Amino acid sequence: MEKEYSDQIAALLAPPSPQSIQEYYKSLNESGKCDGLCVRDNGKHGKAVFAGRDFKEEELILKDRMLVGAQHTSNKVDCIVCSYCFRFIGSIEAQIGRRLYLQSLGICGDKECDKEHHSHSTKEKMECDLPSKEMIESLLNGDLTLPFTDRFALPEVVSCPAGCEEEKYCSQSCADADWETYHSLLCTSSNNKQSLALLKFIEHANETNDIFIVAAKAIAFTILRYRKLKKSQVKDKGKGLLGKMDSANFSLLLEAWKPISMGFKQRWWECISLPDDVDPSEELQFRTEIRDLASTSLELLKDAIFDIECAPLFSLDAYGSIIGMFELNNLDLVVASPIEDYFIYIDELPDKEKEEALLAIQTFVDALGDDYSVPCQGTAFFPIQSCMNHSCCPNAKAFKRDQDIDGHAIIIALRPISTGEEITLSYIDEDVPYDERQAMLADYGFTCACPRCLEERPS
Ligand SMILES: C[S@@+](CC[C@H](N)C(=O)[O-])C[C@H]1O[C@@H](n2cnc3c(N)ncnc32)[C@H](O)[C@@H]1O
Repeated sequence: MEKEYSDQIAALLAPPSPQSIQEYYKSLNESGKCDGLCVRDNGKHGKAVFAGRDFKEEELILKDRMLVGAQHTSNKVDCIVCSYCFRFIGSIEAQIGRRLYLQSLGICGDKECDKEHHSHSTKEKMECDLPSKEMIESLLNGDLTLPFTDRFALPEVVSCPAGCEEEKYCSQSCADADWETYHSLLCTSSNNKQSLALLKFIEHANETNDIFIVAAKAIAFTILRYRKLKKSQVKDKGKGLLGKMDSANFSLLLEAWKPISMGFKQRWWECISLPDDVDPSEELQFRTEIRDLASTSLELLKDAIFDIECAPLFSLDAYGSIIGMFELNNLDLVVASPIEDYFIYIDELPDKEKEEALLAIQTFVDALGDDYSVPCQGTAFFPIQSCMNHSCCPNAKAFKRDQDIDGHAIIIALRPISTGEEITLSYIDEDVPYDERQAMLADYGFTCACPRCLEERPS
């Protein structure tokens, strides 16, 4: 396939022209997605975001909706969130109940805590620390209401339109938007060949690297956009465009792919940094293994959702570039847990009320243990935030305020910013010496040349 479609694959992976970059970000600006900002080349390290107006210290600069993202598989044990906007859903009781239920099965967060593998005393402790099965069930089915949770009401759970168990939503509009944007291609609800193939793909991703699931969403996003564009063209121009990969269809595919094309630079196996436990002499072998892993994942995905009209998307180079885009852009998806707010609220109640509330919730607090309020965590690609360059003396930061309860990226001014200034973030903890900063930035594939680094660079 790589040979048959080599020209199209090369066109797909060519860096977008300055004109196409300008047009794309102008269209985002015009649709209100980045008011007061302007994306253009800064003449030093590619795209950059500039202030189109003055910002005050602490002012909100940007609320960026992700283009594609997913919760980490291991994190699904810790929190139930909307699969589209990543808000916590259900109720405080259901969030706690589900976590304890899974704990009782020996599944806890990012590790399988198989009871058989624990020492006898640990196993006994795990079991006696947990509330009874009946109590956990009544949390889950809504029979048990904990005190003051009405002040932390969460949206009711809406199911996937086709009824799969995997995805849940905070509203019908999120369920519909997810279906239209990604999920109609990735739903495993039916019992057909495609669903079984998808389940195999997901199983492989869960066992190896769940970044493949985000990459599959990027491909589904592009195919569904392509089909939508084509539907409107067929309506206008007749049926000549149906069923093949010709030049007219390919230009629609390029258009559908545009948002993703703005983000990638290198293939995953080229840009992934060498883990500490891999000897530099084994680098080539390591990179080959990573490429092979991506190839296995891609074959499984092809079995499930291959579309001949979008064939170049299923090349290993395109798949590797999409994954590389997540690798190089430090764009974590994080949403704070409302359970933390709930427990803080209880802790700050007047003594008598607190005592009464604790009588009802202490068993659960103890059973949840130290990491009682794990946030929703995942990987996402944000179209504007991903254009913000790094500085070791940044003028902005990614920061969720109390009201930011979903998966948007939030950027706040650290100091007053004037019109025309570049908006910069720190990708790392910048309060460390020069050498340490450069070592951390090596993971992002560059040596920093911000004003502070230029000043502190040893001569
Ligand atoms: C999140 S992207 C930022 C947008 C990027 N300039 C672009 O054109 O898409 C991160 C990449 O930008 C470049 N970059 C960001 N900050 C930099 C800095 N301070 N010095 C050198 N390169 C930087 C590096 O290539 C890095 O991998």
